[in-house]
This record gives sequence, structure tokens and C-alpha cells, in this order.
Amino acid sequence: MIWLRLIDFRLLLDLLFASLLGLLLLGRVTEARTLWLLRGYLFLVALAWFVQRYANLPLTSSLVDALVLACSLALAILWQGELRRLMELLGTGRLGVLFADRSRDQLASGSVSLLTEAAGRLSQARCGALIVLDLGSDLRPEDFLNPGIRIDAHLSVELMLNLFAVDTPLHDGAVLVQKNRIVAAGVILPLSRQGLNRYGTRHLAAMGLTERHDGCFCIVVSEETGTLSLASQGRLERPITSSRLHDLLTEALASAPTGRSVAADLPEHRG
Ligand SMILES: Nc1ncnc2c1ncn2[C@@H]1O[C@H](COP(=O)(O)OP(=O)(O)OP(=O)(O)O)[C@@H](O)[C@H]1O
Repeated sequence: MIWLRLIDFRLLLDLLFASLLGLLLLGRVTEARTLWLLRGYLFLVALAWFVQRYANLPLTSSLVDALVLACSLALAILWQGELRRLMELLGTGRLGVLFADRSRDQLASGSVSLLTEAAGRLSQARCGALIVLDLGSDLRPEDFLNPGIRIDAHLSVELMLNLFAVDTPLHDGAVLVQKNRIVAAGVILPLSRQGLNRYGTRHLAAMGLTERHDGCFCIVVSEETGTLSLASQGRLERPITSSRLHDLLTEALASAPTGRSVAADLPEHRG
């Protein structure tokens, strides 16, 4: 049993926890560029640890430490939105989101066609619209300024046109689509603080929600111009054609994680 004494259990535990944390972080990233950056950063951190622990090279160790610090600062600037979100999740105890199932079977591709057709027809009619497409985020009713009215209906072009028809009670605000269903209408989203001088509130609302929730996309139809836009990660792509919208949504669907449903938490009526 001498070999048992030679094993450093604390070191094993340390390596196990660090590997689990690394795998968890890598598992949450879907975008290729972000993944490369994260891999590079984790490699540098591991190198710094290795040099410090096993090589008696103080100057090299200081240089690698300085490199890790510089990269940490650069990534903190680059990923400020994601880091803010992570701190929000830690602060509100919603850690389950980090371990959520990431299978990709939510919005069917047929729904992308339905949404594109609805958006195209709303655009032609210059009927203002805002559709939130949740492809697997951790959205909760508290994330909205007002969670709106619960609908829970099959996604259809006709219902979408009806919901945004002018002078109907639910046309103001956004429609929330989750897992091929229209979950709610009249949803009021948080506004973005970017682009205050460039965009009106409908577009700012689309940016505001998507900058907070990576798995959310917002389709915006401008009432003024009929222009179609797609918001993701706080950025607006506009103007876009219906076919471009279809391509972007198909792409988004192919790389989207699945999250929990907000439907169950929505109140029957507006507070
Ligand atoms: N926070 C919000 N959440 C959801 N919808 C909102 C929000 N704020 C405004 N809207 C919707 O946007 C409409 C007002 O749009 P506004 O003209 O201010 O914005 P816009 O970006 O210029 O859009 P448009 O090009 O359609 O005029 C409201 O009537 C409402 O339906």
C-alpha cells in the first residue's frame, strides 16, 4: 500500500474539478470562434499552473501569469455580456441553466417557414410586429417587463397575423414563440441602451432581450417602413429579405441549445 501514500489525492481532486469546470464551459459554447478563444485561454491557464507547480522557472512563470492576466482582461471586455449573464445566474441561483439539456429538437424547420411567411406578410402589409423566438434560453417571466397574456396555441400564420392586426387588444408588445407554439402575446421586453438615437422602441426591445439571452432571436417588422430585421445577441441585422430571414433562422436552429419552457410560469392574466 505504499503507492497509496504516494498518490496526492488533493492534486487528483484539483485536476478532476478543474477538468469538469473546463468541460462545462466548453460544453456551453456553440460558436466556433468563441470556442477557439476559450480553448486557447484554458490552455494558457493550464500552462501557467504547470510552470508554477513543476518548473522552477520564476521568470517564465511570471511571463505566463502576465499573459493569462492580459488575456483575462481582453476576454472580460469581449465577453462582458456573457459574464454579466453568468453573474446574474449565480446571483439568482439559477445554476440549473448551466447544466440544462442541450439537445436540439425544439423548433421544427416547418415552423421556420411559418414564421418567415408570417413576417413577410406582415412586412408587405406594413403591420408592425415583434416576434420573440426562444430556441433554448433560460427565459423566465421575470425577464420581461410584462409577461403578457398566455396564449399557448399552435403556431400558424393566420394567428400571427391576427395577433399583430392593428386595433386588436394584443397587437402591442411582442409575441413569444417557444417549441412550435405561440406561448404569449402582448409581452413587454426590456429595452437595450445601445442605439438609443438610431432605433425606436420596438427595435430597442428586440436588442434588449437578445443581448441578455443568447438562445433568443427577435424578428422585427417595422410599422413605418415594413423593413424586416432579425436581432440576435443584441445586434440587429437589417434590412433583410424573407429568404434571408429563412436562412438565418435555419442556421440559428441548427446551432441552438434547448432550454426550459417559460410557458408553465406565465400567469393567466397580466399582473
Ligand atoms: N419594450 C417593448 N416590448 C415589446 N414591444 C414594444 C416595446 N416597446 C415598444 N414596443 C412596440 O413597439 C411599438 C412602438 O414602436 P416604435 O415606433 O416606438 O418603434 P420603432 O422601432 O420605430 O418601430 P417601427 O419601425 O415599427 O415604428 C409599440 O406600439 C409596441 O407595440
